[in-house]
Amino acid sequence: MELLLKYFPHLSENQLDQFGRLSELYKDWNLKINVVSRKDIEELYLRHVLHSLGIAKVQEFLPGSKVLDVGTGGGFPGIPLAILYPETNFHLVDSIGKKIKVVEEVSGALELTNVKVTNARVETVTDQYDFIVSRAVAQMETFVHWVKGRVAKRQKHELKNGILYLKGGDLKDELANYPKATIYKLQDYYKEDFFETKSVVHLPLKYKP
Ligand SMILES: C[S@@+](CC[C@H](N)C(=O)[O-])C[C@H]1O[C@@H](n2cnc3c(N)ncnc32)[C@H](O)[C@@H]1O
Repeated sequence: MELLLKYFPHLSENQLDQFGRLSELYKDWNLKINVVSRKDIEELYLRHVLHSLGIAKVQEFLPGSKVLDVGTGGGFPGIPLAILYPETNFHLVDSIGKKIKVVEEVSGALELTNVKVTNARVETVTDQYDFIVSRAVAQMETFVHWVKGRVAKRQKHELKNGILYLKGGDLKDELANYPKATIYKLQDYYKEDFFETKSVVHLPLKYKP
């Protein structure tokens, strides 16, 4: 939590309470359904919460906008982003039912009314969104194929509507076919060793009228 306050000092009482309860909730759920590795659960705020919120350092989400989290697993990056932006609508999707069960329970316990949770492969989701966020799910080519046509021009965000993907390592090869992709290095926002090799990739996608 100290780390969270260091980089997000303006959280409301309610947000502080919600972020604060994440550790206990994931510890409890992890005993029944493993969604976070043992090492990571000890460093939940660094490895999962702050990492997820790296997307917020790159793009602020406006009230009323719609965001899809593809392959959310235990709820990352969707749950931390939904706490940070209570007036933005988040749709968290994963193809594994037991992971989605944990997300549903965590979201319910925190009374996140801006979160919708679906157990499905993303290829079957037909709604449209301002942004599509994700972490550790697929190579960019596969991912773009999955979510093509899911982006609508809805609001005047700073970045063009499209994908915001948390990625690690050298992305030159993976992004070679995407000249419009921009890489935002998280070490520019977070002065913690963990973020040295981590980035948010922004890729605008064509709107569907
Ligand atoms: C490595 S986990 C990452 C989970 C989470 N995003 C995180 O960073 O902690 C990848 C997740 O993507 C989900 N997944 C893979 N392909 C998917 C698809 N086509 N549609 C929905 N979920 C998918 C898997 O079920 C798995 O939970």
